[in-house]
Amino acid sequence: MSSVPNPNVVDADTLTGDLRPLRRAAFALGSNLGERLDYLQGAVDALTDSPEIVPVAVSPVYETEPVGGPQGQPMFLNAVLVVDTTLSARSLLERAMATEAAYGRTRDEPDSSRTLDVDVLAVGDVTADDDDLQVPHPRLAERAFVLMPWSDVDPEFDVPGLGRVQDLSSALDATGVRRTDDTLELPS
Ligand SMILES: Nc1ncnc2c1ncn2[C@@H]1O[C@H](COP(=O)(O)OP(=O)(O)OP(=O)(O)O)[C@@H](O)[C@H]1O
Ligand SMILES: Nc1nc2c(c(=O)[nH]1)N=C(CO)CN2
Repeated sequence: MSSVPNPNVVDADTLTGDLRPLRRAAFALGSNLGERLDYLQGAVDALTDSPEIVPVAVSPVYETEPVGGPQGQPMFLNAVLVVDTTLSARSLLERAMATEAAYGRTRDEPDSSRTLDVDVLAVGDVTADDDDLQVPHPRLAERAFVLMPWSDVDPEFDVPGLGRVQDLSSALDATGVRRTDDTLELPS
């Protein structure tokens, strides 16, 4: 008998009993307005409140200087949530956007302050290049505020077309990205 775990699990989204692959995925979480840590924890809770999303790890919380956007923005808190999931990249994007909406995300101009930003970083070996969905996230390789927390919890993840998270992270300048003592909890 094989000791390799079955990589397919029954999809709980439909009642067809279809088998769908279980993929490793990651979300980037960011907040620079209001109760930043509470918003990040709320995002972890909302995103993992689903039978199709199995929490694997949540990174330490980093305090980071804003990259881009208007001058004088407040500092961000950033973290990365790693999950295993049977959901498609598009379904994960829908969950990400619903989670942002639940926290009253406000945004006046591109890259300006926001209560909560949730991006889909990668979904296993899936690639997508649609107008409203690009996976892996097209700017992840230039973002230390994403790669440093991601590397803390899933350094070996192989980002399609880019390589290991740890290697991507160590190629970047870490200026303005500081690990804090704040922690986020995964559901038990
Ligand atoms: N992988 C992805 N994760 C999240 N949003 C995505 C992704 N790919 C495409 N999008 C699209 O990006 C749009 C705008 O995203 P958003 O307003 O969060 O950008 P931003 O957070 O300001 O900047 P950035 O995309 O650089 O992080 C969303 O409406 C969504 O359709
Ligand atoms: N430090 C930091 N800078 C940013 C962030 C972010 O989450 N953290 N998100 C952005 C757009 O998503 C643009 N700039």
